[in-house]
Amino acid sequence: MNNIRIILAGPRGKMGQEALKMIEETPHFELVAAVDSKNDGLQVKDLSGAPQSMEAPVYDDMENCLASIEADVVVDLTRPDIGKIHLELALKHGLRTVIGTTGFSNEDLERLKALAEEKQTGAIIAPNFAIGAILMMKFSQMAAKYLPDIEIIEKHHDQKLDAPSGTALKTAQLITEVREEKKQGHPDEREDLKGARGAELEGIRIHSVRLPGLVAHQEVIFGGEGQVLTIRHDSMNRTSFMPGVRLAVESVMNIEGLVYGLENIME
Ligand SMILES: NC(=O)c1ccc[n+]([C@@H]2O[C@H](COP(=O)([O-])OP(=O)(O)OC[C@H]3O[C@@H](n4cnc5c(N)ncnc54)[C@H](O)[C@@H]3O)[C@@H](O)[C@H]2O)c1
Ligand SMILES: O=C(O)C1=N[C@H](C(=O)O)CCC1
Repeated sequence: MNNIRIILAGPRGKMGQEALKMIEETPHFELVAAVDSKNDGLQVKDLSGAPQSMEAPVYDDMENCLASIEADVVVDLTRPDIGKIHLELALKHGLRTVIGTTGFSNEDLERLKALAEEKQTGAIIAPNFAIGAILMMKFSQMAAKYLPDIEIIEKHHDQKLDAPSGTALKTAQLITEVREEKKQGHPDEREDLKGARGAELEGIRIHSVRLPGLVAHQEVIFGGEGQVLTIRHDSMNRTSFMPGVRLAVESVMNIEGLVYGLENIME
């Protein structure tokens, strides 16, 4: 198998640092450049937390990087506003792309899907790379057919920019594929304090907790007559996401169009 040549955006971030280690440990992956918000002209090994063996150049601008470097896949682990721009630039250059950055709206997804098709290239947007989280979402979709009264509680570290989490939105979307829109709770219920009942997506309530000490956690709670089912997933650290990032990079080499969610590429 030929090496897969990777450009990584966000190499100094919490996810980016883990991704550098994962790339270094994967024999058929090769880091050919990184895109950072600063440090243009340095080598990746000069960045704090980076493996000392990484001799790839750092760019502070994705467009310059794409114009200068031959690569197969762009991996973006930056922030919601930047991830969108990077994905669009990579697709316009015909590069395959793996996006872990969350915060994409339905309109963004539609626009980027059309662009991937037009450019006849592949892209994967994965709101959660943890295999256990994908299973939590699939099990929740199965359970929703039988227990349609559902609330989601997602809990993340307090540096997270977007709410609700991409995982909570994806879970709710998977549930709406098998469940009719439904008004939950008492027909006359009211919020005496605004926000007390959380956000709402087609009748599903979503509650977002942000606290130091947390990484990424979600409970999907199903209520039925005399019973409650809770499906829960916890990421205790960011290495939990790396097998999913590796799978996405390998898979994106063989797909055309935009895939939203790792469940679509898991066997
Ligand atoms: N899909 C998943 O499984 C998953 C898991 C964890 C985090 N995330 C998402 O991944 C993203 C990164 O998370 P994190 O915890 O590593 O965040 P972080 O804040 O630790 O890192 C983000 C990095 O992006 C860099 N950055 C900002 N603007 C940039 C630009 N213009 N060009 C290049 N780099 C830029 C920052 O300097 C920072 O180093 C977030 O959107 C988060 O929601 C997704
Ligand atoms: O740390 C984050 O930010 C995470 N975001 C994802 C989300 O929004 O669902 C999940 C993994 C961690």
